[in-house]
Amino acid sequence: MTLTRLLSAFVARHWRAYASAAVMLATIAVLTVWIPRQVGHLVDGLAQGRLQGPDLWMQLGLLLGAGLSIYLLRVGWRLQLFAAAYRLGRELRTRLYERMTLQGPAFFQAQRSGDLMALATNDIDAVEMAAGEALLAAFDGSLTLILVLSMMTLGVDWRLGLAALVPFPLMALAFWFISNHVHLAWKDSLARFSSLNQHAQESLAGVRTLRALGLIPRAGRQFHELADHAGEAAFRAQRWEAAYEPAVGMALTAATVIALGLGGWLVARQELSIGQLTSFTMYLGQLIWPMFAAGWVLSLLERGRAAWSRLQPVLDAPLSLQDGGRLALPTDVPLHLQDLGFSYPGSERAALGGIDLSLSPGRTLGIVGPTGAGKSTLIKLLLRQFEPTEGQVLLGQLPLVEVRLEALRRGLAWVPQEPFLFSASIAENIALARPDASREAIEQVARLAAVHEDIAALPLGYETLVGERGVTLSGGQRQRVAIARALLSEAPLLMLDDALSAVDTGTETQILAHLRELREAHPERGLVVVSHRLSAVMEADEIVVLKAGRIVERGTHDTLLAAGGWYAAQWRYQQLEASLDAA
Ligand SMILES: Nc1ncnc2c1ncn2[C@@H]1O[C@H](COP(=O)(O)OP(=O)(O)OP(=O)(O)O)[C@@H](O)[C@H]1O
Repeated sequence: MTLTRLLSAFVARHWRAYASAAVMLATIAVLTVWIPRQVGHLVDGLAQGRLQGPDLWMQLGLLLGAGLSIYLLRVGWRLQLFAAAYRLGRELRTRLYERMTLQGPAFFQAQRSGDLMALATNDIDAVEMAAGEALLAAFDGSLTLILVLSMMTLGVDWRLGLAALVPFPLMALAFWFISNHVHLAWKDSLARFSSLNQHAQESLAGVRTLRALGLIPRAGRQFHELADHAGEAAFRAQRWEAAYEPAVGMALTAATVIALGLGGWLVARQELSIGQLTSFTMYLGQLIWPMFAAGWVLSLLERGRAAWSRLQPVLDAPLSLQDGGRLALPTDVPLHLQDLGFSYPGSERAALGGIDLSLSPGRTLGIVGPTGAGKSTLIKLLLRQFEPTEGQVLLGQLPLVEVRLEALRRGLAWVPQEPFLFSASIAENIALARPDASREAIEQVARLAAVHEDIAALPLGYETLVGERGVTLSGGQRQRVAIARALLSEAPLLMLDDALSAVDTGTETQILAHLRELREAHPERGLVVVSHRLSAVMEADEIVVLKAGRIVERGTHDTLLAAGGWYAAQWRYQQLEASLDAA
């Protein structure tokens, strides 16, 4: 869809607002061209001594009334129009936001978040301006131009009108040339603003790392450079825009010279009155607005077009994950992974291959292995963040793709190693999936996640604000708050993706014991524990060891120890490490 089609569809949908703004503008234009004509009559009347007393006051009153009406109508059309244009901005922002929330990680891997933020702010503003000011200025400018030209040629003198228009085609040529450059300059400027945004966003998110590595001055220099480039690009666009004004000025000066020369000659030959020449020169002055409007409209449309060409591909990008599912998630069926394989988009190497696994309700599956083995990737496939490239995941007999994504996401509670806490109270963060949960329910899951005492020790307890503007919780506390959040969701399958890594072994044992009790109370629920620390999986019903994306060992803790492979060696190493720590 082009910008023209987007704007036409929008105008068609909001035609009432545009029509009433257009009526007001048309009235303004008529009043505006009526004024010079009235002034001409007034001048001739005064020069000939016909106009005196109440008549004179009446004529002056009419002029004043016209000026006042123009003022009120201008306020009216602006209010109508901007309300409509804001609606377009809101629609586009909502569409972009909704589209982004439907996209999977593959989409975000290909997009820079600074770019997406720039699209949601700067670029949508540019499209909004095109729908608002540009459209109406185009209408107003064209209408004024037609009326003024008609008054000049038909209302005053057609010879004078035609002669005064001679310089304008040259100006149109200059406009065309300038607008091409303006388009390119704005496109470049918007792209540079995106890079600047990206840099600011990354630097703020990673400010601690930059500070710790002493990289603040370097990041500052880079920011300075990007800000310079963005500023230069915007200035280049403005420089081209600035060329409109001299082009208009030159055309108008030439037209005025012609009008005064020819007009003076016609007055001398008594073919034109002084009042008519006065009206004519006032009309010439009124041509300034349509000329400027043309330059301004072109610039706004070019900017809108540049922004739309960046925005549209993101709005129309196919969803990286299609939701073809129709069914709700069953609450207690076994999970089967059949010959599952996966390669990340653009990656030659398979991250997972030949994975066969099952998890029955009420049981625990442990997944361990060296770093980069594919543990988190397996969880991402279960969450359908990515689609397997081989094999499939079955729930009972049902392929995972048959389940509605939204039902799936509610049915699987996932706690990552570094959970995200929102800028809200701890209670709100825990109750994310169930905002109506009672305080008792929230405290109960916090006790199960062994974080209740930590929360109670905070000055405002459960009402303590966390996240960017609140207190900073330790890594272990954040993980436990996230576990409490997952437990409150009461999802049939809980997946801990190294979610106990920052918790000490004593607390880990306590949490795992609580989870076991919970599963005994709810035998339909299952648990998947991914961990580097083997103590977190030692009680699992089955443990699989992944290496380079393949299952290399499987069994219970005891059988794996007896097998004497990676698991046994790693267990001995971790036991030794723990005893050294304790010593
Ligand atoms: N988004 C991604 N794009 C491309 N490759 C990826 C992506 N995420 C992970 N990989 C690669 O896939 C492989 C498996 O990674 P994964 O994160 O699943 O390992 P892991 O066992 O969870 O590691 P760790 O224990 O360090 O968390 C690694 O080789 C990794 O480099």
